[in-house]
Order: sequence, then C-alpha cells, then structure tokens
Amino acid sequence: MKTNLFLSHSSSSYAIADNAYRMMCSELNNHFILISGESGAGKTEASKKILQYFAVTCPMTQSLQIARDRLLLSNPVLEAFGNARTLRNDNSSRFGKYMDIQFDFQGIPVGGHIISYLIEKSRVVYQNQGERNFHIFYQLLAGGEEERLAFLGLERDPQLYKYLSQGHCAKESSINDKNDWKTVSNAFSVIDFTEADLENLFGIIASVLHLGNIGFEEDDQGCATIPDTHEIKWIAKLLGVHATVLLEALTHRKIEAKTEEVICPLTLELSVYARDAMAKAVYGRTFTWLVNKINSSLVNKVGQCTLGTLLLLTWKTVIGLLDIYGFEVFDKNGFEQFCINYCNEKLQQLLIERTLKAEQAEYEMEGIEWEPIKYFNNKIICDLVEERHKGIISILDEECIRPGPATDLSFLEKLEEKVGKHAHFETRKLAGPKGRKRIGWMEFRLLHYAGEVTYCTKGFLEKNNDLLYRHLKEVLCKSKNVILRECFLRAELENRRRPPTVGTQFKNSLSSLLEILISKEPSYIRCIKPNDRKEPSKFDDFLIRHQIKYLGLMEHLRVRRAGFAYRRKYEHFLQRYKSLCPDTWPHWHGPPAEGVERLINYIGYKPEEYKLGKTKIFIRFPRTLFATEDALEFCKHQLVARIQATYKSCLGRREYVKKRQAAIKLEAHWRGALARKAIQRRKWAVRIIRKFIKGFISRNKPLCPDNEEFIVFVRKNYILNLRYHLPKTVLDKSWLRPPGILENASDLLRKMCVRNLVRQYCRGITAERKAMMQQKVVTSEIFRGRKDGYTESLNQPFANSRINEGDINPKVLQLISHEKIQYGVPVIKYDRKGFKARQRQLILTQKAAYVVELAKIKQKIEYSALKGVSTSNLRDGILVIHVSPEDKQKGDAVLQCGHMFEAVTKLVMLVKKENIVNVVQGSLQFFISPGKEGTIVFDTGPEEQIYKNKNGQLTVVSVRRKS
Ligand SMILES: Nc1ncnc2c1ncn2[C@@H]1O[C@H](COP(=O)(O)OP(=O)(O)OP(=O)(O)O)[C@@H](O)[C@H]1O
Repeated sequence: MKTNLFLSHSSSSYAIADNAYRMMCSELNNHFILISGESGAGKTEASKKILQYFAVTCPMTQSLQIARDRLLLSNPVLEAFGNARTLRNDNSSRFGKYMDIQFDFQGIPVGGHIISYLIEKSRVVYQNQGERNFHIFYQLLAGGEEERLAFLGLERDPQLYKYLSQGHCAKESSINDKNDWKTVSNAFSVIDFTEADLENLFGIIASVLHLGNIGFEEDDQGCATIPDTHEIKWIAKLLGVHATVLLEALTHRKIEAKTEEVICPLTLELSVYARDAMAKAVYGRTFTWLVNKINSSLVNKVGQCTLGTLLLLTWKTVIGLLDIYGFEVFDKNGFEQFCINYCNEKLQQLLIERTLKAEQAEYEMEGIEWEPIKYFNNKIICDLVEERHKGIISILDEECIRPGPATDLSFLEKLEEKVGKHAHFETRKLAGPKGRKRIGWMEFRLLHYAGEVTYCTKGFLEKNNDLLYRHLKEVLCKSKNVILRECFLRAELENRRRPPTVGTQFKNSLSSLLEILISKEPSYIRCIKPNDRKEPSKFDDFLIRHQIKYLGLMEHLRVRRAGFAYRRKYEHFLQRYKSLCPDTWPHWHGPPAEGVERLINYIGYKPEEYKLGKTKIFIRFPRTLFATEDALEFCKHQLVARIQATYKSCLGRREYVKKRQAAIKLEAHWRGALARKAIQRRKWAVRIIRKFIKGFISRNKPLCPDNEEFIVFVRKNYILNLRYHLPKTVLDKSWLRPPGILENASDLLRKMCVRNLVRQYCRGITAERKAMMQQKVVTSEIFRGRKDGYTESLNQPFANSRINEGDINPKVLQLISHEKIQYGVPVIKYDRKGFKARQRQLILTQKAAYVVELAKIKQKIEYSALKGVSTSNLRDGILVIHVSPEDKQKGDAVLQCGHMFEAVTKLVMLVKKENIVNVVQGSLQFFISPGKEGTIVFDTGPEEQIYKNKNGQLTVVSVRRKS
C-alpha cells in the first residue's frame, strides 16, 4: 500500500492524479483519490482539476473524445442541480459524488460512472438567510429563453418564487447564472439529452417553483384550502396530472383502514408539509434520474470486435474520485449537517484506518523497528452515530417507527437516555453549567474529530422519515411526464413495507462506498480552507492550525517521515523488478525474500534506504524507488527490443514458411502443368509420328486420310529444301533428290529451273558469244569423240580476231582473202611447185612461224570448189582442204593449224557444209595437183614431227596425251 497525501493546490492535484494514473497503468490496479476538507476548502475544484488533467494528458483516440467530453461536461450539469450557495461556499456541493473514471488497457479514458449520495433535499423548500436554492432554478430564470419560460409559466425574477427567495440572496454578484446556464445547456447537448428530455426536466424544475408558490388558507373547519389554483394548473400541465386530483392530494390525505380507504382533509400545516414533501421528493428523485441519465451516456460502448479484442476492450481499470460535502458547522445545524458530518467522520476513519493505523500495524507485524505514534482515532464517534441499536441513527429510526406520539423532543430524550454517557455527546441537560448556556433545549452536541457541532433536533424525525403522502405518490405515479413516471414507479405503491429511513439509507450507502474505496489503492488530497470569508490570499492562522490538527496531518506527517515511502510484498516486488538482476531474470526459483535481497544487492541499495520485513520490503525514500523505476524503464527498452526482435524473427519465420509453402505449392502446380504439357506434347508427338509412319507406309498409295498429311509434309519439306539447293548455273547439274512421290514434279521443276537458268543465261550472253557457241556446237558435232585434243579445246574460246562470221560472206569465199587470219602456228604452204623444196625447209624450220593469209588459200581454192576437209584423229594440227576436181589445177591445200577445231569449224560454217569434214585414222589421200595424189600418214610418237618418209609420204607424228 502506498499512500499519497497532498494538501490542496492545483499542481499537487495534478501530481497526485498523475501518480495515481501511472501506478494504475503500471500495476494495472484500481485507485481512488479521496478529497477531503471543510466545506469551501476546494474539494470540488480539486476534483475538476484532476478531471481536466486526465482529459489533457491521457492518450486519446478520436472516437473516445466524446466519452472524455461527456465526463468533463457531466460536472457543470451535476453542479447546477446539486450545488448551491451556502454561507461557507458559493458553490457548495449539496450531494456526495463518487465518480469512477474507467481506463482501457492502453490507459485511455473510455467511460465513467457516478454514484451520488444524499442530496440535501430540504434546500429545495428552505434556505437559511444568505443561502440559495440549487443553482439550476436561478440559472433557468436568468438564462432560459423567453419561449421556454413562457412555456413553463415562469417569470425571470427569482424573488417571485418563495422557494428561491427565503435566503434573501437570489441575486448574487459572485455568481453569473446567465453564463452558467449557457454552460449547462451546452453540456446537455453533449450528454445525449434530447429536447423531450429537457422539456420534461425543466417542466419538473418549473413545477417545483410553482409548488412553492401555492398558498393555503384555513377554512372554518380548520382544513386547508387553496384559494388560487393558478399554480396548480401550471403544475398539472407541466407534470401531466389532473389539476383537481393534484389539488385534492395537496389538501387531503388518504388513510387506509383494513378494507376501506378514508380521505380526510389536511390541516394547513400538514398541507404545507405535503407540498414541501412533494417538492423535495420530486426534486430528489429527478436528481437521481439525472445521475442515471448521465451514467448511461458515460457507459463505455464496446463495438463489434473479436473475442481477444473484446477481452482487451472490456479490461478496465478505474480511478475513483470522491468529492463529497465537507465538514459543516453553521449557526443552526440540522439533520443534513448531521449526515454530512457523519460522512466526514467515516472518511476520516477510512483515512486513519488505511494510513496511521494500518501503516503502524504493518510495521509491527512485519517486525520492523518502530516507535508508535499516537493519534486520535475517531472510531468512537463513528460508533456513536452508527452502532446498531445503540447509535444515534438507530435511536432516530426507532423513534420514527415507534407507535405513539414521537417528536423531535422525545428523540432527544431517548438520546440522553441511551448515549448520554458518551464522551463525545452532550445536551443542555447533560452539560455542566458552562456548557449549558451554549446548548439549546432542543439541541445536542457532538464532539466531532473536527470540532464541536451543535445540532438542533427540530425536523430530525420528519427528515429521517422523508414521508410523502400516499395520495401524492399516486398522483405522481400517474404523471404523463416521462421522467416522473420513471422516478415514481407503481410498484412502490404496491409495496406495503416501510422504506428504510433516510439515515439508514445514508449509513448503508456510506458503508458500500467504503467497501468500494477499500478495494482500491488510495491517494488523498486534504484541502485546507484559508479563511472563512471566501477571500483570496488571506490565511487565517488559527483556522488553518485548527484544520491541520483535526485532520491529523501532524500525526500523519510523523508516520510518513519515520516510516517508509513504499512497501511491497516480496513476490510482487520481485515480479516487477526481477529483470534488473541477471540472477532473478527471467525466473527466480528460490524463496522470494532471498530473490529480493539478491536483487537489491545487485542494484546497489544502501542499508539505510530499505528494510526487509517478514513478507515485504520497505523502501524509505521515494527517490530510491524512482531510481529503481527509472532502471526498470531503461531495462524495459532492452527487453522490449529483445521481445521485438524475437517477435519479428517469429513473424519473419512465419512469413518465410508461408512463402515457402506457397512456393512449393506453386512449384508443384507449375511442375504439374509442365508435366501435363509434356504429356500432351508427347501424345501429340506420338500421334504425329504414328501418322508419319502410316503416311510413310502408305506414301505410294493414292491420296487418302492415312497419307495425306505425310505427303503434304514431304512435299512442303522437299519444296522448302529445294529452294536452298537449286542449281546456280546452267552447267550445274546437281539436283536435290526427290522422294518417290515427287519424282514427276521434281522433273518438271528441274526442267523449269533449267529452262529458267538457260533463259537467264541466254539473256546474259552476247551476240558474239552466241555465235561462238554455235560454232562450238558445230565443232562438237564434227569432232566430239573423233579427234584427240577436242576435249581440251572446249575451254579455248574462239577468237573473233581470228575469223569473224560477220566479216565473212559465206557465199563469197573471196572475202576471206581480205581477212588476215593469224593462226599463230606454222603453216605448210603446199603447192605443186614448191612442195619438195619447202617440205625439206619445213622439216628444218618446223618451229618457225608463218603467217598465211587466207587470201592465199583463196588463191588456191574457191568457195564453190571446196569439197571437203580432212584431218586426222590425232593431236596434230594438219588440215587438208579438198578442192573440187574441176579445179584440179590448183590441188588440195595442206595446212598445219594451231587452232585446228576453230579453223575447221569456221571454214565449214562459211561454206555451210558441216558434213564435209572427214576425220581419218592412219592416213589420208589428197591431190597434190590434178591427177596427182599424195598421202599423209599420221602417227604418234614421243615428239611432234613432220617429215617425208621413204615412200615419199608426208608423215605427221604427234604426241599422244591422255585426255
Ligand atoms: N485551488 C483553488 N484556487 C482558487 N480558488 C479556489 C481553489 N479551490 C477552491 N477555490 C475557491 O473556493 C471555492 C470553494 O471551493 P469548492 O467548491 O471546491 O469547495 P468544496 O470543498 O468543494 O466545498 P463543499 O464541501 O461545500 O462542496 C471555489 O468556488 C473557489 O472560489
């Protein structure tokens, strides 16, 4: 347990709120802040500061801003309805308020709940001199819109209303009702109040004012009557009840006998009582409704979420804020002051129990050396008030229910009789001569922890009973005003049991409040009132000393100074700080006390900084704890980094595994797809191959489905191949071998190709070349296969310079004579005359070159006389031109010619007699001159020779070469 205690001051309120908040967040437990002090000491202000602090400093989400605003704005509404000006405080809380601020797991304020305690209802109908009714009445009149006031039948002047003017201070300069009205109106709009709600609510407020203005008169029989029903009509309208019924209920009382009901008129006094009771009941219950309504708007609404987030969202810690009426001492103190001061006694008791007493007891229990500090325990006063059967409340209750005439005086006598001997109780009768003067006959005095208070018993019984005549209750139950219908339930009428008295109710609600508080970690704000005159910056020493004394602050301070700032069970301490020591982190398996010892040794606590008890560690100075907290905070970062790293690696691994599985799946699918594709391809290939085989087998059959494709393929393939293998020249005889079925087509193509090539070739050859080729063809026809050297001659082109067809007139051989033909080889000029001599010369000079002009041939032979040309089959260049027998005088010409094939060809072509060439073997005959024949013998030998043999024959030897 750690107790925070501050004297009221804004910054200390912030500090304590902050401390409670941090503790709540770190230890995830509930806290409460008890604000105590006299009336006007500043409790309400401190509680507002705390709320503001939470509103400003706590983390906030957009969606939760509304909750925060409602939490903040619930204050002005409750203050308007529950606060009033008293002699001690212009804004005195006339009800007790306990507010739970709920925080979610992130420390965000998400909602709240308010419990109200005993509102001072009597103020509705009566105020002391210098005091006012609840603020809302004045605010409504000062700030309410004209239409609203007209609708409610109200005038602006509060003096016109009896319930507002008894204190003679309806208008107070320190209070700005008009502005406050604006604040309250704005707050209503934020806290979910509909226009209908406000209409009903202000209908009730207005009807209370109207009630107060009802005047009664006494008739002849002493019964009360209401001469002016103006107010009644307004009340009936505003509350939705029958005016006559209401009127009757205010002036009559229903008495229930065993079987019948009797209605009897009320006296004037009782009618006034009934009216005031109605006003108090209506206001009191409306206030409770208001608190409930605010609570419903503060409820944290959990939206749709998963179970995990639901658990997190519903996980709440709370900080309770208790702002309750302070200790009050007036000149005249009634039942209300009695309850208020009893409440303050209880709170002081709680404080004593949880700080002074508990703390000292704890030291003792834990075996910590301790010098006991004396303090005043006010339990004795609490017992005097609340003890069962013996306490003042029990005695009061007894008087209330007792048959027979019970009065306030009889109650006082009972008190004297039963608690007269109590040290804290006094009456005029019991007091000594000195005290007698200060206590009235109807009064009793209690010696409270905060001082003496004299209570006047007048009205105690009535207020404790808080009786509302059944007749009036019935009227209110039937009200058309929705709020009233919720406040006055019919079930109440049917319940014949007597409701608990106000005193007992208050006692019970206080004990349940204490139960709430005991379950939470406390923090205290003790408010000290500086002066009684509501003046700023004035400090009344006496008054302050008095407060410090009765609040027990000195004792408290002494205990705090001598004691320890912080204590914690070993387990909890170890659990929280174990991460600071390697020996205790992450687990300590030994006894917790040893673990704590090891831990603090490691951290380096000095001996004066701590004490070890039986079950707890006690830390003397806050700074030690703060240093430990700082170390923890630092350590947390490291731990967080480690946790984060582990978590991230876990995430990474998970991601990797996911990706891997996805990749495997993808791979499997892809492989499957590939395999399927391969199968398809294989099937397709098989089909194609099978078709091919079939096609191949039946390739020679007529075109049929079996071979159709094959043939098309073969054709296509052949054609496509063929284009790369076409012959390039006319002489190129190569040709791509066709498949059997394409032989015909191939032949055709080949022919076409050859024709095409030939055409191209032909187009490309010149006229000269053409002529030469024609000559070559003739040469071929004459000599191919008949004479040696022919094959070699194929490559030797004919030369135009040697003989030119264009230059030769085939018909006139004479033309040749003009042409000089150089054969470039020795020519044997053979004539009759010179043969012999020349022959010899020829032999000698066979290598010499002679140029023979064809003209000379012409001289020898005429065209028409040309009868034949002879040559041997050997490689020699001997040529014999046979002339016509008619021209025998000239004889045949024997010539040797290097370009034999050309000369012969051209010659026969000149004479157009290709068939006159005679290729002989062995020898040939020729005419040397007419009638005289010569023979030329052809032979082969190792070297070329021409000579005349013994027989006189011309012998021509040529070299035989392999062709
Ligand atoms: N911290 C403060 N600073 C300045 N003025 C303050 C402070 N606290 C209180 N007051 C003044 O004192 C008045 C009374 O304060 P407050 O209403 O909080 O007293 P209280 O203890 O709640 O009284 P009660 O018990 O009657 O409700 C305030 O209206 C304000 O004028």
